[in-house]
Amino acid sequence: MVPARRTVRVVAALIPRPEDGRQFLVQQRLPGGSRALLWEFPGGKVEAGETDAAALARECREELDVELAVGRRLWEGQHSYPDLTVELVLFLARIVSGEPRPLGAHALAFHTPAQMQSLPFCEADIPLLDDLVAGRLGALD
Ligand SMILES: Nc1nc2c([nH]c(=O)n2[C@H]2C[C@H](O)[C@@H](COP(=O)(O)OP(=O)(O)OP(=O)(O)O)O2)c(=O)[nH]1
Repeated sequence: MVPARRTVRVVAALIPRPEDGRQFLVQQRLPGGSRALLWEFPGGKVEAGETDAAALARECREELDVELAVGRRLWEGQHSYPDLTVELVLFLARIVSGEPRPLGAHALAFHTPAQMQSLPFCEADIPLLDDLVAGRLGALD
């Protein structure tokens, strides 16, 4: 029998660069693990009993060493990888304290949505990037 694929809810943050709101923070995944070296938005899996906002704040504290203010939900979609089905939810967020450090990532960078489209990004994010580039996510400040 083929084992059932696990489904996880993943929250991610769209964090505008304070001095240039056309750029947003993205991170490159570590080598060796799942989706190695692909780019993604900061965030991670929601744990049992946790709200989306609490999970996103926790992940960014652990992975970036920053405190976040989580804003409105911008986008939601589902994607099945061979090992995992991801329900991806993107929130607008801003950093209220700290400077982002790549504690859980290979690299961090600020990019415009168009620049992101030329990076090797996680597949679940491809329709999200299309909507972001096309301005379909509304006001982002
Ligand atoms: N944080 C984040 N994760 C994403 C995005 N797009 C996307 O497909 N993912 C995937 C990558 C991971 O498989 C999962 C997030 O889980 P995680 O951040 O806890 O990473 P992990 O390496 O511990 O997870 P795993 O896949 O090895 O189980 O969602 C995104 O934009 N941001």
